[in-house]
Amino acid sequence: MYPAQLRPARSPRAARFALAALLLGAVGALPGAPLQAREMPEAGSATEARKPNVVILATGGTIAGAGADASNSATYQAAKVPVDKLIAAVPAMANVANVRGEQVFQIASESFTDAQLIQLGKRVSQLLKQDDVDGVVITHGTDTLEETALFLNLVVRSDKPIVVVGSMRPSTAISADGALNLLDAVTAASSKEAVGKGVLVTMNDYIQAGRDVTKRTNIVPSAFSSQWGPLGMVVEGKTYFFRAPYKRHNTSSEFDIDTIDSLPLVAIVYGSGNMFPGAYTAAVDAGAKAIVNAGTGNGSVPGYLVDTLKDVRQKGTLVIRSSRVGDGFVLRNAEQPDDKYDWVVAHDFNPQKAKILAAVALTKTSDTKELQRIFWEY
Ligand SMILES: NC(=O)CC[C@H](N)C(=O)O
Repeated sequence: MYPAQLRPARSPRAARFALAALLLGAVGALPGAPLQAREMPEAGSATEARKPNVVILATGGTIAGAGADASNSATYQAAKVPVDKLIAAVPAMANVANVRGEQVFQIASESFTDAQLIQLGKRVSQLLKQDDVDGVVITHGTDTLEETALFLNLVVRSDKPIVVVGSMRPSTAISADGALNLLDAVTAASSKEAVGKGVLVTMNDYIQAGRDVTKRTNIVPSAFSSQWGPLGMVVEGKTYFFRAPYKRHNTSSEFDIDTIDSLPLVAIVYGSGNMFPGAYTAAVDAGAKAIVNAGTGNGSVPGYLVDTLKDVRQKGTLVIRSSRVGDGFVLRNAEQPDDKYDWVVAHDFNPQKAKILAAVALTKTSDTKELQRIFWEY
């Protein structure tokens, strides 16, 4: 996509390659020097614009789904089409990158467990350490795509592009969205503007921040959005960025997938009217190290359950106040005295994202001050 001399040097080998390209360019500019090195690069010469190498890690979902009929946009089987067929179906990807695929698993994303998250994270990290990999695309079911995107944003220590992508319609449906979403993902993963921008999600022409994006409707191609807005768009094989993420991620993260082999259990309890204590105590009995309270409004807790949650915390399980509302953010000591009860608030993370951040953070600390700092900073 971009000439070697414009690419950021990422490794000693890449640096030597870039230096050689610069020197060749300089020699070519000298009077009397052969023009060929500058103006007519031969195949394989150092001055030839090199297409980035992008690896597609396929995990399943609707983007790999197949239905019986073109009218089946909602009734179909997810996780059916293998990665080689996904790649073969979008030949335009070859114009932007050298693409190869790996089938990591073939499942619907609601069936992801921590085991899949960790396996995927380790593979992404391993690939991005290679000099011959410039970016990674992960094809994924959309149900828990936002959890995986945040997880990778927190734990993969690389500034190379990582793009998570899915589709809302199976490949067999009229107006299927998977092919364009995948082309956009490979385009973003090939783009030097995407370097250092954290994990990205390309759905419905937009480039979203993996930290922020969430599935907001369950049936249309415009399912993914974020209260803080998209970072940009992909149009006709080019990325257009308008903003960059502010929060800590990837190379500025204190977490590292290479040292994470398991995650503690974190439960979510959904807030509503007429609740019962057992929803919380069952999570503790199951071994949950933290409970994310997907509370009503500002993450509120019913008066008749405050003692239950105080007790949960006193016995050692963390209480993290989040909100079922989705947008906005939860403030400390608003609605409930978090300082007094030693509870944590989830800031702007929705409950499912708070669950991921809590699990990752708990691999390092169970100190509530530290956990609160982590919720502010990431
Ligand atoms: N649109 C989708 O990808 C949903 C399919 C399935 N439930 C999954 O998340 O994998």
